[in-house]
Parts: sequence; structure tokens; C-alpha cells
Amino acid sequence: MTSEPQNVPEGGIVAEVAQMSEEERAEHFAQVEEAVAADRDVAVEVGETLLEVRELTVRFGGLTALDTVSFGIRRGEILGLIGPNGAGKTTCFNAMTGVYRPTSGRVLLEDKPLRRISKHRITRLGIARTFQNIRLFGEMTALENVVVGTDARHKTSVVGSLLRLPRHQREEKSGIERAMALLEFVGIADRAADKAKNLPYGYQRRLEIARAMATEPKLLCLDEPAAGFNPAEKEQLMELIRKIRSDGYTVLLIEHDMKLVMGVTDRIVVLEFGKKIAEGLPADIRANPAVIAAYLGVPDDDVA
Ligand SMILES: Nc1ncnc2c1ncn2[C@@H]1O[C@H](COP(=O)(O)OP(=O)(O)OP(=O)(O)O)[C@@H](O)[C@H]1O
Repeated sequence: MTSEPQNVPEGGIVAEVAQMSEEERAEHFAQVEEAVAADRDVAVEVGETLLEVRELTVRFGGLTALDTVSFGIRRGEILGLIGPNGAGKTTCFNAMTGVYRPTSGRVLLEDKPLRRISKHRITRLGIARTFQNIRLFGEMTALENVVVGTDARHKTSVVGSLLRLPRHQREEKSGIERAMALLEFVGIADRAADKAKNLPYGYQRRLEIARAMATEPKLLCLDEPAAGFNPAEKEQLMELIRKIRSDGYTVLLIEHDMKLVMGVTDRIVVLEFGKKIAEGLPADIRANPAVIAAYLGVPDDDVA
């Protein structure tokens, strides 16, 4: 079924795809799905709401970290979630990915409420994330770290894998092949056999992204992926994020670096003191007086 995308933002792949005929769209997504996730069973309909945050409130004791925040993430877009320090970005992210239980409000994935569920089940439902502080298995190789991600999609039972039944062997082989393809995709295949802890910092960040992608998520959440990067590395990261989106993924990006956010996102949601103060296209957000006021004190370079 193909439905007409609604409220499609100007510019970016979402708009491009919206202009395509049904045939072109089908061909586009066939290519996209082949490229990185040949066996992916995620149907992509650009423009529809994939995840909805509805009146979400999170309190820590007397502190309201998130106050009745609502926004939607559309399939196929890169949504930026920004705001000054302490605005509630990470809290929102954590409430969306099962780390925190919201005080009130809901998160709906494909119209179904995400209740209090384990992190593992969140991954199964199709949400993957990276962390501000890199969390890799340091003693495992880069390749093994990504294979672990592909395991989340396996259908073999524990007994099946212990007995090394043919399906398990097939899944293992395809997991290794996919993991290798993902390392190439993020640009670190040359260090596939190195232990994660021995990789340079930039490689570790890319490895985290590859591992999250390996779970074949409907929504890929990146929490400050450019932290600690120099300008050249940030530029490369922007390219990678665009490539990820072109491959059919939907991306939620939390990022401090305004240049990066403005350069790569389709739409932006701005939080301040736990409240949503703006939502819109990057150009509109850049000119929004409330956003400018929230970022006063931030060096011009960071906002421009
Ligand atoms: N586990 C917690 N317990 C108590 N207070 C918390 C907790 N997590 C966050 N907070 C508080 O909630 C508010 C929002 O914090 P949050 O980390 O979500 O903001 P942020 O926008 O992600 O900030 P930053 O950009 O600095 O990471 C802050 O006042 C913070 O101190």
C-alpha cells in the first residue's frame, strides 16, 4: 500500500521521494533496502508518522525534566532534537527508549503505545540508539561488536543455536557478512579484526553507529554522535548520517553542534527547560526568536 505523504518538509530526501511516481518510489526503496539490509523486513513509507511523543512528562523528584512535550518523527526523515544544556533532550531520548518510565504521556511507535518494556524488547520493536558515552564491548573485535547487533534479528531459538542447527549456521554466516558490509558502510572495515578498545576514538563512534544499524531499526537514535570530533570529522559524520538516511533509515539526532544539526536535519524540535519551544525546518528554526533567545550566550559560530 502506498499512501500520499502529508506535510512533507521542503528539501531533503523526503521531499525528493514525495515528487517521485509510485514506480520510481518502489524502485528507489528496492535499491535502498538492497544496499545495506538485503534481508530487511522493514517497509518504508516516507512521510508517515513513525513515532509519536504525546504529552510526555518526566519528573525527577521535584524537578520536571520534560514537561508535556509532543512531536512526531516521520518515516525517512532526520529529525534533530536540540536545546541548551539541561533542556531535557537526553531525558526525552531515555523515555523514548525504555530507560526511563515517563511520569505521564505516551510514546507511540506505528500507532502502538510503547509501555514499560525492556531495552531488549525496544530493540526488537525497531528502535536502536547510540550513547553519549560510547558503550562497546572493548575486548571484542569491531566485527564481533556488530555481529552482536545482528543477533537481535535472529529467529533461531537458544536451543537451536546451541545445537548449531542449519538455520543458526545460516544466520551466523549472513550476520558476519552483514556486519562486514556495515563496517564498510561506516568506513571502518580496515580495522574489523581489531579489538574495539584499541580503535581510535572516531572509529569507536562509527562502530557504535554500525552496531545500532545492525539491529535493522525502524528508528535510529544518535545521541551526540559528534561529541569530541574536530571540524573535518564532523563533516565526515554529516556525510555518513545523510548516507544512512538515504539508505531508508529514519534518524533522530540529538546534537549540541548547531552547524551539524542545521546541515543535516530535515526538521528540528527545540527544547528549553523541559518544554518544546519550537518545531520546524532548519531555516525557520535558525530565525526563530525564541530559539535565538534560548541560545544567547552560545558562540555565533555554533548557532550559524
Ligand atoms: N536521572 C536524573 N535524576 C535527576 N535529575 C535528572 C536526571 N537526569 C536528568 N536530570 C535533570 O533533568 C534536566 C534535564 O536533563 P537532560 O540531561 O535531559 O538535559 P539535556 O538537554 O540532555 O542536557 P545536556 O545537553 O547537558 O546533555 C536537568 O536539570 C538534569 O539535571
